[in-house]
Amino acid sequence: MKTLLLKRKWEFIIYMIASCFFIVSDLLIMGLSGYIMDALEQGSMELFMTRIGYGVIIVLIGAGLYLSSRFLRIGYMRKVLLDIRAEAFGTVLKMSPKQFGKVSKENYVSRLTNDVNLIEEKFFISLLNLISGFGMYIIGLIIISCYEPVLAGGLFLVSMICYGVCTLFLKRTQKLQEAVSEGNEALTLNMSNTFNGLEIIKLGNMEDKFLEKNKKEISRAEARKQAFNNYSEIQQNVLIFVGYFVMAGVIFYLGGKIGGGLGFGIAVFLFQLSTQIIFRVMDSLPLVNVMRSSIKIYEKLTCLEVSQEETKSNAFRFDRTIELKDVCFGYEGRKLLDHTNMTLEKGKKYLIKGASGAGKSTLLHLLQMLNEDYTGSIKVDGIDYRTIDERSFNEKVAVIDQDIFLFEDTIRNNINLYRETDETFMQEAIKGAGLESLIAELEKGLETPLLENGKNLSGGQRQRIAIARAIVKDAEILFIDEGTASLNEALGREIEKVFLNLPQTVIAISHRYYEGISEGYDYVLELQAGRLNQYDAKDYFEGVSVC
Ligand SMILES: Nc1ncnc2c1ncn2[C@@H]1O[C@H](COP(=O)(O)OP(=O)(O)OP(=O)(O)O)[C@@H](O)[C@H]1O
Repeated sequence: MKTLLLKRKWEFIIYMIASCFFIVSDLLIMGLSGYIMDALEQGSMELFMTRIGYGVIIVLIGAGLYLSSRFLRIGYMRKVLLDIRAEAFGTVLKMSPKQFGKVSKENYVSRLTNDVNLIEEKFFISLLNLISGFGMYIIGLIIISCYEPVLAGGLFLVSMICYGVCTLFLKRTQKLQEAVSEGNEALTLNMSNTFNGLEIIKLGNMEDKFLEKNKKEISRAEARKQAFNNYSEIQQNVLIFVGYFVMAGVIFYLGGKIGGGLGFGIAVFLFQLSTQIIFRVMDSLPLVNVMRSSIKIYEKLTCLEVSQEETKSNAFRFDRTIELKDVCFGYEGRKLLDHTNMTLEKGKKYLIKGASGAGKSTLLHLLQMLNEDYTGSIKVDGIDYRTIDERSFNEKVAVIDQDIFLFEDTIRNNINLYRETDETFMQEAIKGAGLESLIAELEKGLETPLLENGKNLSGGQRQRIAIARAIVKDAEILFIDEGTASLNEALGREIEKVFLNLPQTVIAISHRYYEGISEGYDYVLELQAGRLNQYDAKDYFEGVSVC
């Protein structure tokens, strides 16, 4: 956080100076009231009126200082908040799919919106008040010590004791602030789920039920905010209570001094200054805790769990085999892979089959390096999967599933994913994916823009774009999870043929059987009650022997 604030050093200095404008205007006003009291003590109406005139000018200067302070501060705040958003966004983008998948997308959205707003609201407002409060404290103490060093010493001592008391509140403040952030995440998740399922909710006339559910979530999030605010208020009130006692002590002390010859105007000035110091300190100290808890939120935003990839030094190379040895994996006590052994050869086509829930996608995820919680080993050309750098793996594999994501951009950018691609290679990919006729029909060809998530394409065309992506990427392995499930029989057959004609290793899951085409796979891997059996595809579809 410190680095981030100091990244714009000069603007930060201006922010600090602008935050101190309040001190100048407060000091001017306090000096003025002492000055007016002095005129009253002297009993001159003319002097009194002249000083009231100065007062008007000082009030106008104060207003000018306030406006210019706001103006100077706001630019800096906006830029730092933009930096925080960019840093948080970058942190999420740099995550591996495995790390990213640990929480839902809505959690990230909430962090990037609610948490940044929380930092704006809590951190910057607190920082502003702290700078002006601390500035006033220092200047006030110096001025008081020039007139009354004992009073200045006493005020310093009290503020140190209050600081000590305040640190006792820190841990709980941080916890409550984190709870607010988590509450916001839960709320965003809940709302997003509701909106995603709106069609179903309407079809089932369940609006009231969901409204009630959301209301509960909203009140839970609000209760967390309330708890945080109440706790901050309690801290402040405890300290303000102490402040009243100190104030009484100051009156007592200064009263005694007036009897000993201290001027009435000066006494009023010192009293006002002491009051300012005491209450600024009492107001500012709880803000230290609020700021420190905001820093924790900032860390949560920008240090989203350091990945272990740093220790994974092996680059992915697949020249011969991927070998599963004694692999066991399951969820909640249910074994989906039970001491599984299997060897996948480069260039071969594998079709994973099994009943719904048997663990087909789970197996594919293990092979995609999306999960490492299995026991046993998976090795590619003898190198353990767990030691392979994920980026190098992602470079060499492509994934096609039922829902293809397409960017709101041209077909070209959706195929080459914003990388420079040799035109001949691009044309080969288009041909390989069976996209030639579509591109030829379109007036702008490859430069045709797609609507949001490719709304202006059919299911088959979307699937073909995903295949072209895999070819352009020159991926060595193609993972396909129900790649034709959303297509009609005829289209499914065509796409399946394209998969089988690719030179890459293909590992696919499909419930469908395309007569005369599915036999083109080399092997069928059938998952059944944690056991994985390998069949020759031709034999399997004839219902014959185990390999
Ligand atoms: N992240 C998860 N946490 C807990 N259980 C999970 C998780 N992912 C999958 N499962 C469970 O593991 C089992 C296997 O799921 P998987 O998606 O691998 O099956 P599948 O064979 O691909 O099924 P389908 O053919 O219906 O897609 C299911 O019972 C599922 O509920």
